[in-house]
This record gives sequence, C-alpha cells and structure tokens, in this order.
Amino acid sequence: MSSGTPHTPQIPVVVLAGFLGAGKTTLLNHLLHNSGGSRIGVVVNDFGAIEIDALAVAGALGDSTVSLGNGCLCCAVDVGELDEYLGKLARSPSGIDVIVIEASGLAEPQELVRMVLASEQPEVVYGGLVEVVDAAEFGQTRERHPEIDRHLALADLVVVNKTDRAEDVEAVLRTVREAADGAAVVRAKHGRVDPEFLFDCRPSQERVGQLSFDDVDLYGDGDGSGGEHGGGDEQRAEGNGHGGHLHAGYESVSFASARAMDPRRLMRFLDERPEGLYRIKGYVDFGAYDPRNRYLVHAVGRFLRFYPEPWGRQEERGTALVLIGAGIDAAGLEKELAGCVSGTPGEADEHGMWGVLRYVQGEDDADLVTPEDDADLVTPEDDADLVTPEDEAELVAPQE
Ligand SMILES: Nc1nc2c(ncn2[C@@H]2O[C@H](COP(=O)(O)OP(=O)(O)OP(=O)(O)O)[C@@H](O)[C@H]2O)c(=O)[nH]1
Repeated sequence: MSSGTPHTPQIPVVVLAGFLGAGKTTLLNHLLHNSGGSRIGVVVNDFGAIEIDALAVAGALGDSTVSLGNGCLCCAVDVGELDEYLGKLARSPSGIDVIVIEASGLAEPQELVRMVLASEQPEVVYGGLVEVVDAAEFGQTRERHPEIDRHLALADLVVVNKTDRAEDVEAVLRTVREAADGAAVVRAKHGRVDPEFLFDCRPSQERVGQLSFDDVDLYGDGDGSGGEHGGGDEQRAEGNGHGGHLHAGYESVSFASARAMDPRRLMRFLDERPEGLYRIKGYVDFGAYDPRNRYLVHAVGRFLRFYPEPWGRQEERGTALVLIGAGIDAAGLEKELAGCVSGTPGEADEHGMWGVLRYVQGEDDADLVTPEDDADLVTPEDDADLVTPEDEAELVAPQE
C-alpha cells in the first residue's frame, strides 16, 4: 500500500472506466484541454493490438502519456509495469498534479482500483473511480451485461454521457443513481464536465472506509495480478479465472493497410456489419478520394461517424482499424476488410465519397457540436446538473 509523509503531497490516480464507446477518450481529451494549470499524466489501455486511444490523446500530452497496449489492464498487463509507469509519471520533472488511467472499454474497474490501491509508489494515492455511461446505449448494454451495476456501485463519480442522443435521459439517470449507491452522478454531452469533478472526486471519507481490498477482490485471486490471457488479439477469458469479466467472449480484430481504402466497398462493409460487432475505431485513408484528410471512424452499436482531419505533413498514409465484438468471425472480418482496399488507389470518381459523407459529423445536426454547447458545460456549482442522493426526493416525488 502507498504511504506518504506529510511533506510529500500524494498525486491522486483517478481510474476512468466505462463500457466500449461510452466516451472515455472524449472526456479525457476534454480534461486535457480544459484543466487550467493542472498537469495531467495519462495511462491509456487499449483492447486491440493497434493503440487507437493512445493516438487519440497522445497529441495533446506528449511525454506525459503512457500507453499500455493490447489487452485489458485488468488481466493482460503486468501489475509491476503499471506501477512502474505510475512512479515515472509521478516523478516526471514537469510536475504532474493528477494521473488518469483510461481503462479499456472491457476492463473490470475493481481490478484496476485494486492495482492502484496496491501501488508501491509512495508518491501516488488512489484518487477515485469515474464511470462513464453511454446514455443512448445504456439500456441495451445493461441487458447484455448486468455486471455494469456492480461497476457503478464502486464508482465515486458517474458521468452519464451522450445525453444528446438518449431518448429518456431521466430514466437512465434514475437507474444509474440507484445502482451508483450514493456516488455523485453528473450528465454530460461529449464528455464536457468540469475537471474539478474528477480531481475532486477522491473517494469521500465514507467511501474510503467502505472500499477495501476485500471489496475489490471479487474474484478471490488476491495476488493483485489478475492472471494473464494468452497472446494475440483474442481476449477469451474462459478457463483462466476471468470468465465473469466483461470482456469474456469478446474479440478484437486489428486491421492495417498502407494502401488506400475504397470508400464504396468500405461503406458496404460498414452498412452490413454484423450485430455482434459493437465497436469500430481508427482512421481511414481514402487515397485520391480525399488526399488531404484522413477519416477518423467511430462505430458504437449501430451509431457510425466519420471525422475528417488533415494528414500531418510528415505523416505516413495508411489505414488502422480496431474492431471489437462478441461472437464475431475475426478471420472473416479481416478478409472482408482486405477486400475493401482500393484496386486503383490513384483514381477517384466524383460520387465515390457520398456514402462516407453521410456519416460525417455536422451532416446530422443532432450531433453537431456548436459553440453554444459550451453553455452545457457542467460545473460543480451547477446544482441542476449534479444529481446527488439528496435529489432523489425531488425527482421521485412527481411520479408518486
Ligand atoms: N453524440 C455524442 N457522441 C459522443 C459523445 N461523447 C462521445 N461521443 C462519440 O462517441 C464515440 C466514442 O467515443 P470515445 O471517447 O472514443 O469512447 P471510448 O469510451 O473511449 O471508447 P473505447 O475506448 O472504445 O471504449 C466517438 O465517436 C465520440 O465522438 C456525446 O456526448 N454525444
């Protein structure tokens, strides 16, 4: 366990968790751009072999980002390695004020909390668990993964994100509050919460008292290592003590191509993607169809968006995608993607990009982020948006 002296203020380590695509990276990027003077050290963990999340936050931080690749932190990564990185970040000469660990969307938060509690670095202290919830997908995700309630029960702050896309935000908030067991619940669009929530979300006295190793050692393997999965992209958890983990049965496919993709073929692939393929992220090179931009792609459930952004001057052109799903035919998907590579990369016809542009942010006003949305930034003082247990009476009363 960590132990500080009165002369060495400890650096809080906040664990940022939440199901696939809930908006963890978006929230983290918001924090990085709105942290005021605070310096945030980041540890990113991806499920797929290509580290898309690390790429998405690295630009903002440079050497204060550490990436722990392929596999859920809760199982595949050596605890010692994480601890070593926490120590390095904590002793960074630039002076880190807080460390945020962005867990993979399939990680078990209690395992991560346990790892941080077990840290041998005297400079760091567990700073709380933040769970991000996708309000639009919450009902379906919870149906498939009832264990989400267990994650919410451990959280110190729950960010109910994507309230712009949810049909019944109030219903989601009610369910979340019930499961969150007294933790603060805050609603957000595009992860825009006041950073003070997170840096202040250190477990309250009461919750520190409640949270012990016994609480988080739900699998009884007690050594803190959480075991290990086999190599490769496959993260099947059967037979190694992690069958109850969120990622049991999930597989990831990593696809990379130095040759440009054909937009029509890729759109056909995306439009016909199988039900179990829950998450796709990465970026695409459409070659002559748009030589200036690469297209970031995000699919979460049936939701799909492309975000064009200019290639860097020296940036190597290419496509990198990670696909995550349950019950998917990994080899088949890889083959299908290979079939989307353009046969004539130097050629482009006029209408080829139409299918892609339908999914570019801004084409759909509902998802368009405008400067006015900044008014939606939730601050701790904003009582209307911070839902606390005390609000319960107010919210419940009208229905009684
Ligand atoms: N409409 C809408 N989209 C959002 C919001 N927050 C995030 N997104 C989008 O949701 C997609 C997934 O967001 P990420 O931040 O990458 O999610 P994540 O939790 O880091 O994903 P994983 O690491 O794969 O688990 C991206 O396309 C985001 O732009 C929101 O509040 N509203």
